[in-house]
Amino acid sequence: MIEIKNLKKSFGELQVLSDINLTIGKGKIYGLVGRSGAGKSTLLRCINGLENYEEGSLIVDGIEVKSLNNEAAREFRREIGMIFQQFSLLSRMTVYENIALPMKCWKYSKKQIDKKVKELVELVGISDKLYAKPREISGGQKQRVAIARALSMNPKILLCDEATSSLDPQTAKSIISLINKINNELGITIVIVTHQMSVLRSACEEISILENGRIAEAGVVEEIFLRQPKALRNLIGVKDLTLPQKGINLRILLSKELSDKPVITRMARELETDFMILGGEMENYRNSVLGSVIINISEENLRDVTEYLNKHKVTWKFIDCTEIDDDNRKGGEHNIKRSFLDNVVEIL
Ligand SMILES: Nc1ncnc2c1ncn2[C@@H]1O[C@H](COP(=O)(O)OP(=O)(O)OP(=O)(O)O)[C@@H](O)[C@H]1O
Repeated sequence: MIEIKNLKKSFGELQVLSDINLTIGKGKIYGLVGRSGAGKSTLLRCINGLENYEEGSLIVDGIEVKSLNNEAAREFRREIGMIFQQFSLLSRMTVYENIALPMKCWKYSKKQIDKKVKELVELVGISDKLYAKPREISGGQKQRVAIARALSMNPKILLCDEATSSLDPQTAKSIISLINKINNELGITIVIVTHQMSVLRSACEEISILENGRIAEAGVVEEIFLRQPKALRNLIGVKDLTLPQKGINLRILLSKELSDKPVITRMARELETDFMILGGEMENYRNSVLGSVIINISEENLRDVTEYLNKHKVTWKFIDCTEIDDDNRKGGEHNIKRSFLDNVVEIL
């Protein structure tokens, strides 16, 4: 378990992390996302003791990381594997030698090393590349070697810093599958820093969105992507939706329970009404497929539609209210629209 409380970190005058609070449960896959410079890598490096922090507490399996002396920190880091965007393999060494390196440093016997390396290449799917040099294998295979090396000391935690960012989407997907497999089979806690939303969705159970060194939003990944809070919208940008000016636009969220049910057409049939379907998207998550559909309904249908959705426990939102920044809601036009909608919500 990783428990971070009120953590603060500066580089000289520059405060890079402020009041970071988060808990990562044992055996979980946790995502850290944010713009460049938000502090993600620094936070990762605080977790494995490569960076110090001035204030707050960072406890990994009961150990306060900053309390460790050099020798204890070295022992501590043995239990934390790390992989990077650029793989960091030694080009003159073979795949075997790269994976064996940490064990050699810790003076494991040749027999122990040989057994472990062969187990690991099997696990990561590169048994046929054991004696190849890094220049002779693909980017995806290099990352597999790096993962095997990171697992060689049987770590409790694996930290992944943009591990799939330099790979093509298909290869990235296969590395994420491998990370999921490692998590399932070995029960290792995994922390992923990424800017790829697909990685967050397909690998992580919970995420934190960092903005300027602070956690702007944190929670279960499906919930955050469905709710699309401001911090997520800031990150991925608001889609340029061209919506009808007439009628009311609603976003209907298709949760795990609803994603394979014909919610929209059934509602139209049961209410004996028509409405426009303006768009929709479904996304694959670690354990589910979730999505949303945007519909346009007439004002007179609003009560029936929203009552129907509420009765069937379907989450919905007025798009006009949710997809503009709070700061921009002050405009006159929005006020008129909003007070109309607020009244409607009150009636409901
Ligand atoms: N060793 C250092 N000395 C001084 N400033 C640093 C150091 N490392 C990072 N920083 C600064 O800390 C801030 C956060 O950097 P960090 O690398 O943690 O961000 P990040 O979110 O991981 O960014 P990216 O996605 O671009 O890797 C940046 O402003 C960076 O310039």
